[in-house]
Amino acid sequence: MSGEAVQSLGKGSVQPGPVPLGVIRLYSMRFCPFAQRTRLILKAKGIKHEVININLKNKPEWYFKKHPLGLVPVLETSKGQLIHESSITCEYLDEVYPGKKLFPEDPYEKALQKMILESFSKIPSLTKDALIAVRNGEDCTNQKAELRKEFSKLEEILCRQKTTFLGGNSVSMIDYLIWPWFERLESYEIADCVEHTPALKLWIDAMKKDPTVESLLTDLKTYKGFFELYFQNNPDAFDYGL
Ligand SMILES: N[C@@H](CCC(=O)N[C@@H](CSCC(=O)c1ccc([N+](=O)[O-])cc1)C(=O)NCC(=O)O)C(=O)O
Repeated sequence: MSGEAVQSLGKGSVQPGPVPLGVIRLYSMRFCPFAQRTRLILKAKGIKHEVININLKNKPEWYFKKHPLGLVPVLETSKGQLIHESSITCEYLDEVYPGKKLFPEDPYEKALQKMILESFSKIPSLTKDALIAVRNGEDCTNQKAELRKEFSKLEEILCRQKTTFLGGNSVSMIDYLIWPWFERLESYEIADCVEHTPALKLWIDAMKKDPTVESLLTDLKTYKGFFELYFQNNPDAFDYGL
């Protein structure tokens, strides 16, 4: 049991004890796209882990010992080592654990994936800005135009390579690192932004069929329920649906 559906810990909660041997711990939040990256890699590689969800609007005092700003995701090992920054947590898991390597072994191929990740870097904040504009009933034409521009970079890569996934014809690290924001397009009401990027749309369809992605999918209704509470600043948002 990886404990992904457990209630979040908030202020006043007791700090969890040391991580048992043979297990890695993830501090997460059920609806966080960055933490979803780490959850995807844990799942794809079949790593034995436990999940502790953090209430991000009512953070436990002890959590600042795990991350100086109190952000998720954070990995904690049984040696007490702490690792944060989602892409770093994913690379760490890929390097340390056996099984299928998700980053290519070839340094150039790996560099290519990291370059794609860099070119993706504006998308998380653009999607959040668009969501906020939509929710406030404001015009989001500019954010959507920016998003289309960013998506066309990914489209170009897929078309040039003639591959289903961004690292080739099977799913790899780069696909998992960017997937969480594509899973949310519909719930952010910005799915029309991929209308003019058909290869990217096919990539989305292919990703939805990946067993790891499928096992961690959150449905539209649940995302909507979360946003509703989150934007009311309601600390119950993080336990929505439990
Ligand atoms: N580079 C870091 C970024 C990590 C990060 O920012 N985490 C957020 C949680 S994820 C963002 C989040 O919580 C959120 C909530 C709602 C919506 N939405 O409704 O659209 C989108 C995202 C957080 O802990 N935040 C805690 C804090 O800021 O105190 C990495 O790669 O690890």
